[in-house]
Amino acid sequence: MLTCAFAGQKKVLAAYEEAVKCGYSGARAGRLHTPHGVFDTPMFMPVGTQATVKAVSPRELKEMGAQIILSNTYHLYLRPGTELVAEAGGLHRFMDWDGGILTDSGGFQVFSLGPLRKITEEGAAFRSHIDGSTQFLSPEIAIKAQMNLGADIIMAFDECIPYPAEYQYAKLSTERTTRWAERSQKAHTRSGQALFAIVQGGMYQDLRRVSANDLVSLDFPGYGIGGLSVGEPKPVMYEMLEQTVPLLPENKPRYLMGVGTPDCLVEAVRYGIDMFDCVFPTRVARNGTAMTKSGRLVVKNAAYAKDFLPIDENCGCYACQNFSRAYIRHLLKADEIFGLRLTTIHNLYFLLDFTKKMRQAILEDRFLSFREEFLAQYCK
Ligand SMILES: CNc1nc2c(CC[C@H]3O[C@@H](OC)[C@H](OC)[C@@H]3O)c3nc(N)[nH]c(=O)c3cc2[nH]1
Ligand SMILES: [Zn+2]
Repeated sequence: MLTCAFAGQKKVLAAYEEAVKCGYSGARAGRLHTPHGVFDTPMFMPVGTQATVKAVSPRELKEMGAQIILSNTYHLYLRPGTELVAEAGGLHRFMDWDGGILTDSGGFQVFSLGPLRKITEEGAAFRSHIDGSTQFLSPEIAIKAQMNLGADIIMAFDECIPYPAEYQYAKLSTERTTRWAERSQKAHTRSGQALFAIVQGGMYQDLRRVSANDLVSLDFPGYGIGGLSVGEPKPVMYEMLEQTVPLLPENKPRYLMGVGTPDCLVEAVRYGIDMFDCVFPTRVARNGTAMTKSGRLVVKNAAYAKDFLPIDENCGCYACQNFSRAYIRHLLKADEIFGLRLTTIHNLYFLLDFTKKMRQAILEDRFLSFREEFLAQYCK
């Protein structure tokens, strides 16, 4: 069934269709409607922080099946400026990407700047990592910047609570993030764009439940789950998902921010997560590590000097279809840019294909056995 809530004149575009449940898990396969297309979930979203997914072109992203890619408001606000991107016709035009775009609000970067930042009810003052200038982001400024960028899905301005954090700090910060979410909603006046709230609560079950319930009552078209994948043990992350996801509306998308490796994806899908982003595949690719269904393969290692097989014989990506481990290792050792392009293409393809396989398993009602088989062979 198609659910597309209309909030006043603002058409909610992250509508949810075909949420299919399977087994005891909360795994579901859905369809996300946006102005740039209808996209299948579960989905992995390649990260293009500064309006480019490092080392790959929009054409290559399309070929490997990317649907929605990420960009980051914090970075684009500082450079080149979001007004410039608006003048260029918006982010889709600027980076020549006609698929979906989601922009993060910059909350994470501002707060990961450590002592250089000052947080008040109004927002966050921080020093630019580019030129050291004093900058300030508030919900209103972050939403205005994202409206300039013109992404299909934008995120409320939030504080990503560091790990570990005292209960009292997590409580006050989570309550402020909810007030900031309301301010983000009021500042969001661009139709044709879905604003997602971000659930916080640190690693405290009760705060996670309060955050989710408060944000659901503000009625957003979709929900990010923030404050995770910040160094906590994986079982703690799963416990927070268990507390949070069931409180979120079934017919709206859930986006687990900053996650992750395939073992985390398959567990999070089981809890009912639909969308993921992570710099891991592109970041590890740049130092010569490839992702495979049995774990990481460090192509740069001497062991592969004369290995004329592809990274993964069953992989359909451009790198595995045309080049050997020996060749890619040679390029990486010689600091040839094409080497890290090939590992990046492979890693992105691997995660995009992995989420496609999970979707198929859910639709065929065999997700739980898919998960068992995968985890049995994957070494973290
Ligand atoms: C890795 N773990 C993790 N990432 C996280 C991000 C995205 C980082 C953002 O920074 C860039 O990647 C480094 C990406 O920017 C495109 C991403 O969206 C988060 N963003 C917000 N607004 N709130 C959170 O609570 C939050 C938590 C995270 N945990
Ligand atoms: Zn491959």
